[in-house]
Amino acid sequence: MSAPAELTRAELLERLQRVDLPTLGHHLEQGFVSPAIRRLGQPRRMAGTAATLALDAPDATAVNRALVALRPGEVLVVDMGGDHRHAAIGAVTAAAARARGAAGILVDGVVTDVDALMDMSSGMPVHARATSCLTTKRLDGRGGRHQVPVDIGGVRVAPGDIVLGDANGVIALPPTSLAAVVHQAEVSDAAEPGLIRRIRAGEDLRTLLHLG
Ligand SMILES: O=C([O-])CC(=O)C(=O)O
Ligand SMILES: [Mg+2]
Repeated sequence: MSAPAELTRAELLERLQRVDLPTLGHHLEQGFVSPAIRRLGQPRRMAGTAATLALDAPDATAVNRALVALRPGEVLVVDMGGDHRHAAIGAVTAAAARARGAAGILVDGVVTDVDALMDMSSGMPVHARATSCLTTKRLDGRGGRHQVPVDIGGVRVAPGDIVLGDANGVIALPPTSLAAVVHQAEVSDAAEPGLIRRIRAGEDLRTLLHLG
């Protein structure tokens, strides 16, 4: 097993793809995005590198610029600046993110076209607060700041942070914080099925649950 310092980002992401996200919750206290932000898109794991957008206005042009700048493996992270009424992400923007090879989309706000977002053949892993029919509009493109630190569900997310999401929630942290615990998480994941088997088999709970 590689020591954290030897891990490349690609190796770390590959290992994090296989670790249960709640297992990371056994080993970390930081980076957990508010549970108000739920998985609303494709039911598969999101794991990638944050490309951030802080929207100061409901400006679809600024979103489109961020979309065309996306690189493969990135998660588009959109801070709506407290606007929980206008959806900046929907079927068209998710298709554009997919065309850029994005790993997912994380929005502190609402999204639209939710059926299309969930579609396994065309959608994306998308995490957001809720859905709305009201969308952003093509304004002058000056309504957004690209690749700046943003606040997402109480977590500060910087460009280049790793963003992970599944049905349980979203975690966003610098690679070093995740590299420090990935091995422990793998060990926990490997041990858990055996523990559950022993609980089901009726072994003494006080022993299995470390109560002496
Ligand atoms: O236009 C928007 O703001 C969102 C949308 O409907 C789409 O991406 O399809
Ligand atoms: Mg749409």
